[in-house]
Amino acid sequence: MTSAQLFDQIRQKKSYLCIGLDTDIQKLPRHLLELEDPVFEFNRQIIEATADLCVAYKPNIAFYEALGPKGWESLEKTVAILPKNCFSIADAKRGDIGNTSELYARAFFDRMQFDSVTVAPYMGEDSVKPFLGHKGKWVILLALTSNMGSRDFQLLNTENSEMLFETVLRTSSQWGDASQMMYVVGATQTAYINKVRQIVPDHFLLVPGVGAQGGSLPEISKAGFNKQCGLLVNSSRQIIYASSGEDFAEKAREAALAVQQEMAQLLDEYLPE
Ligand SMILES: O=c1ccn([C@@H]2O[C@H](COP(=O)(O)O)[C@@H](O)[C@H]2O)c(=O)[nH]1
Repeated sequence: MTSAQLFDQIRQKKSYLCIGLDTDIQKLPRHLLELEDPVFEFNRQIIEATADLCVAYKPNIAFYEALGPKGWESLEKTVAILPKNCFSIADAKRGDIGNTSELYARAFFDRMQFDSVTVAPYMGEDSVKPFLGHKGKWVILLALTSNMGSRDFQLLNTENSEMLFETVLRTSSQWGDASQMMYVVGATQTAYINKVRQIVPDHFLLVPGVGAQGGSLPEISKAGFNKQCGLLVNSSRQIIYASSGEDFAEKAREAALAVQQEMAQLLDEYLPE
């Protein structure tokens, strides 16, 4: 999916919501546990109930890896049923020496057909470039994460008189352009969003941290929007665990609808057609 196609979906659905499929077997409704593949069935029902309200889905790979081969199978089946008009993100936070990164890229792009994968920038250009060599696929580089620990390194001042996350953005934006790179910027980092936009005005940002982590959707949207919207705001637990009962999919839809309606208002206000 290109950025123009993504923006088109955002316009059509009046939504820049990404639903996080952080499907934890320990949190699944009890009635699903007797099924052959409860993780897949949970995802299937969540996707069916929410596909018209969001433009992206983001399975966090940890939740599937933790289950071994069965988890990988549930993940592959889930990716296969994601609607074609939704952008898919493997939240895997990978990156290694070049030849190893290339294998990670093949795993997520060729074997599983994800549109994008999250990548850690710490090992530098040769660890990221192999992901960028896959035509039509996207790298989503961690820039300024939503957690408290982001202060430990990402906010450190560097010898260039800027913070490390700014150097990550400035340097990595030379490795590929806004047609193949996005950045992770936490919704809890509104204090720095202007700095982010000064360096990467045109890139899409994947924004986790609203909902369960307390980030503000209006604040991050006002400061983070660009001409093509430029934001994919993720919410996982708040939506997929809206109920732990048999009505889980219905309640997930209600939770997603509330976010989508807020997004529609923000789009009308700041990006009128
Ligand atoms: O900075 C980051 C990067 C990734 N995440 C991931 O996003 C979701 C957030 O889940 P919620 O339940 O909506 O809090 C989860 O998969 C994280 O691993 C992040 O939170 N922050």
